[in-house]
Amino acid sequence: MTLPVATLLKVDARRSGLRFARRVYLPRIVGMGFSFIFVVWSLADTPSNWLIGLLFINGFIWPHLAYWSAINTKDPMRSEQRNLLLDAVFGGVWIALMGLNALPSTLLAAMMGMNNIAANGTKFFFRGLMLQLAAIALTVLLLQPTINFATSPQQVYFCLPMLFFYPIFLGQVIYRTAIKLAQHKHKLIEISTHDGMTGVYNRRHWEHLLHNEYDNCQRYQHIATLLLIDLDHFKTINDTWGHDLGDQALLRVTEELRLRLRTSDIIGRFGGDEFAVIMPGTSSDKAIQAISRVRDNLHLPGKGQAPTITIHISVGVAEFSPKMNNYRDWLKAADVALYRAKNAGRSRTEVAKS
Ligand SMILES: Nc1nc2c(ncn2[C@@H]2O[C@H](COP(=O)(O)OP(=O)(O)OP(=O)(O)O)[C@@H](O)[C@H]2O)c(=O)[nH]1
Repeated sequence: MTLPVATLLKVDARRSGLRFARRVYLPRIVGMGFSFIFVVWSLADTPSNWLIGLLFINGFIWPHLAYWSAINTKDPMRSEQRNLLLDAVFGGVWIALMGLNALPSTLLAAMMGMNNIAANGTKFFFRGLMLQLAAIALTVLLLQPTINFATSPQQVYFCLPMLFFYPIFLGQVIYRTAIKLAQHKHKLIEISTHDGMTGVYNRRHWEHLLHNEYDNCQRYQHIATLLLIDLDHFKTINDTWGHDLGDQALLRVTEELRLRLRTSDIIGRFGGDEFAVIMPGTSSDKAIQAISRVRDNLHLPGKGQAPTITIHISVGVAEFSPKMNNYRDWLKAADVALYRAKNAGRSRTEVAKS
């Protein structure tokens, strides 16, 4: 069953939201845990037991609660963004209750700012900052903690674990994300330049490589030969033995091309049952010899009811000529030669007339 595009997009949005929640989870556990240590020692007034309890909940239980609530909603991304803004509000309350103590307050605001900017960019960072400032102002107004900017040496020591470990930890998270992004980029390049089924270059990228080869040949007077290869009566293979066997035949041709040609030869799938090869530094005579080696080995072993099948191919060959105006002329020459091979009875190689 194929899902409608809208449903697929929703599934995908939820997945990326879940990934986001997972990415934020560990930094929150680490950040909140370290924050507990220095906030508890920096509170401006002697804290009551319930205040310590609240700090404990914020430090050690809230990260799990936030994650759990995010992954159990329809839109984890939005839910996690809400949680990050709540972090900023909680941070504002603790900053006020520390009497705006310079070092721990800056440290707490920096940690939350770092998380917000890393997760959602500058605009989100400012939203968090505004909420944090509002929470500070409201707490100062309502609870009137003793304001004391000075940080004692003891409070400095309790800030040190956070100061040292948190940036290193966050650096590692960012490094891992960068590696993942690089892997995704590599995958995307692979997908956009290769044919999904056979793994050889797709037409668009192959033509781009042909263009490069044409320029090289023109500039440096190199020789190169272009081959267009088309399977004969491929429709009959599909119609008689099914598409699966047709696919096997295409894979077999790819395998032979890879096995018998040089690694410097550039193989592409041009369309359904048509392949193309650029052979740099190769004359048309040598190219014909190479393709006849491929032709001699194009057998598809029998499977189930299907007997061993010999795959026949028609080939158009065109050697580069400086008279060609652009790479399309080169392609056209090979295409005309292929057309002649088909018309002359198939299973043969024709060379473009120069
Ligand atoms: N199994 C399979 N078949 C494909 C694929 N792509 C295209 N085809 C089929 O390839 C066949 C190509 O048919 P035609 O262009 O008529 O070529 P042909 O039957 O080889 O005939 P000639 O080239 O004239 O010898 C069509 O039946 C397409 O459906 C594919 O990826 N897998």
